[in-house]
Amino acid sequence: MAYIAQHTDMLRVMVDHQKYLSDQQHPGEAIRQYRSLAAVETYDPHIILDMPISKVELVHGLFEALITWPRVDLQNAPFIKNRMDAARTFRFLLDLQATGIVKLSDKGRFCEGRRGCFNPYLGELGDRGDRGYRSERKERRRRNNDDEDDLNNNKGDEDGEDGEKKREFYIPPEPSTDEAEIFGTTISSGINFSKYDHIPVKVSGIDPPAAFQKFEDAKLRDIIAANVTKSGYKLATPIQKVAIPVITAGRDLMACAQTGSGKTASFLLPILTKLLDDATDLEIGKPQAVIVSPTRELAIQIYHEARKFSYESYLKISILYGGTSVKYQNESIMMGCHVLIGTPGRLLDFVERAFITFDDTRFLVMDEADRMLDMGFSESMRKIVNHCTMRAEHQTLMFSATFPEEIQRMAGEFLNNYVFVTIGVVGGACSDVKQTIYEATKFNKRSKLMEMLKESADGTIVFVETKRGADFLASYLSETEIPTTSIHGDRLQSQREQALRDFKSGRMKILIATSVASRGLDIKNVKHVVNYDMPRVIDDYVHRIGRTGRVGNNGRATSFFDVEHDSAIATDLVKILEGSEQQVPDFLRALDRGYGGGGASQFGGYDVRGSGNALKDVCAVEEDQDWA
Ligand SMILES: Nc1ncnc2c1ncn2[C@@H]1O[C@H](COP(=O)(O)OP(=O)(O)OP(=O)(O)O)[C@@H](O)[C@H]1O
Repeated sequence: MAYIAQHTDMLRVMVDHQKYLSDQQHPGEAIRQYRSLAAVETYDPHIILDMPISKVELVHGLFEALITWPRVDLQNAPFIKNRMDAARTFRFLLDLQATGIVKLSDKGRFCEGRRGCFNPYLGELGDRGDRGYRSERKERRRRNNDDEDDLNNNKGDEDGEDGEKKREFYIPPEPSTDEAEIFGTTISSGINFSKYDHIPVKVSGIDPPAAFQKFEDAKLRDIIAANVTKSGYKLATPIQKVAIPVITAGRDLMACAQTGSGKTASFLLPILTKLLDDATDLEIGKPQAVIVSPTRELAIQIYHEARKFSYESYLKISILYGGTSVKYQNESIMMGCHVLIGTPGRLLDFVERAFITFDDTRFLVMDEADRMLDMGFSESMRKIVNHCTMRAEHQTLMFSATFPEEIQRMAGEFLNNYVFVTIGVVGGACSDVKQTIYEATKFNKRSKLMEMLKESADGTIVFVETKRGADFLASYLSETEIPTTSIHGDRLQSQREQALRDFKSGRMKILIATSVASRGLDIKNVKHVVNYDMPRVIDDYVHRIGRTGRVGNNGRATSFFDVEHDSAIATDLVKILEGSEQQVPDFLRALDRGYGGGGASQFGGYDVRGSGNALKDVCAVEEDQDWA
């Protein structure tokens, strides 16, 4: 890779300006200041000696190189010792390029190898100038507000154009190394587990690999299989039976299965097995599997699951998510990781800082894939999937309980000759959850909620629409002496994690939550989900009520339906209730316009690739189930 240095005088002038890399001042400003000081000619490296030694060496080496040689190959430059140096150097060169001092060669993409990580992606920002620099920082700040609550329609709650929030330098607690704790998170399967055998399973795509029936036939690595046993899994769930062989065979996958049916293990078990079976050298900053999730708490949960299933193997698992100290997370990334789990904002931030590249990424997983490809996240996902460092041969795996058809079509762009798997009705609610819908208004909701909580409050999640609403209801309930906590996007990350810990441990009986807690969270003993405010889209309803009634256990969900506000989802809700064998109240039936708004077709109940990809039963019991 060649970088062409010009105007060496200017470089000489800049070298003695220690502010250059002080992070306080943008290089463009430094350069502009020094343009007016044309008289300065002497290059004195000692002036920068009060900088940290690594920066001194870096700056020194870089300037020596640029001044001494007109064309510089930085790939093997001795002064670039690590990834951080390389990132700084590249950024520095881009800034110099923006001011016309150096020109980066067209071939100057990025270096392979231990030290190389010049991020070509940043190249697009080459001529951004100061304003660009500031807006990039803004963008980075925005990304740190990285998850569901920051992207959904909580607009009424946002403060400031940046969505600027209270900040903290949060260092999350170290994960437990105690075996009992590591394996203690699993929800024990419930009395309805055997009903899974009766759920129709359909698979489409060219030559889909055959499903297995017992974990012993899943070809899992011994150490992984031992961890499955320690987790208390005796029988595989339908999605596990079908998805594990697909992933093991090296195929891309789009999989849709109901909430709480074991999708996480469906992708973790084969990935971990393959990373052990076809082991390749681990390189710092080059994860071999990348798993993205829409919320920080879900990322944390997947991280713990991955640690559990890889327990006692040499595989390293790491996590990146917003609201935490970048320095801390970078230090843990610097130890290397086979599997990296993250929220897209923080992950992209690390990619753009060149701390992470996808050169070695063999698996890219999108959990809650329909959300990841929906508005708000889709742009980030495109950047990740199409990133210039992305390894050409990688498998893309998508999982969710809901998959609207238009998202399914978009998802197809990211997949290659994929297998499409559906378990049960795509987008359907889990029938183990008893759903009750009450007609309510904003004036009587609170008293109805209080009545219910007086009967039983233990293990209740109450979903509300806005962050402010969550704060308000949590304070109100706390005054009534029912131990209540809350989770939403305006709380500090430390508070969010504490809230979940308190709720999980039972110290707090009630969790008031916005949609940040609606997807994926797997919490033992959630007995009751209350939709204090109905969600605006039916998929959110399906995910919210899926926080209970998991893995064959019974659950209960109560929703307050305000005819004035919630009528738009009435038709979809009726479909969901009917599809999961629940009673439809008369007032709701009267609102149902019956045009099939939420039928299987909207929820992607067939393979959008059309002919040649018809869904085939693989182990269906009820063969005549209506799929159209
Ligand atoms: N084969 C199994 N046997 C017993 N328990 C299982 C099995 N597979 C998964 N589980 C447990 O079931 C619970 C739900 O699993 P998981 O969180 O993966 O569901 P999910 O399908 O991803 O749900 P969601 O759609 O809500 O994200 C977890 O506690 C998990 O440990």
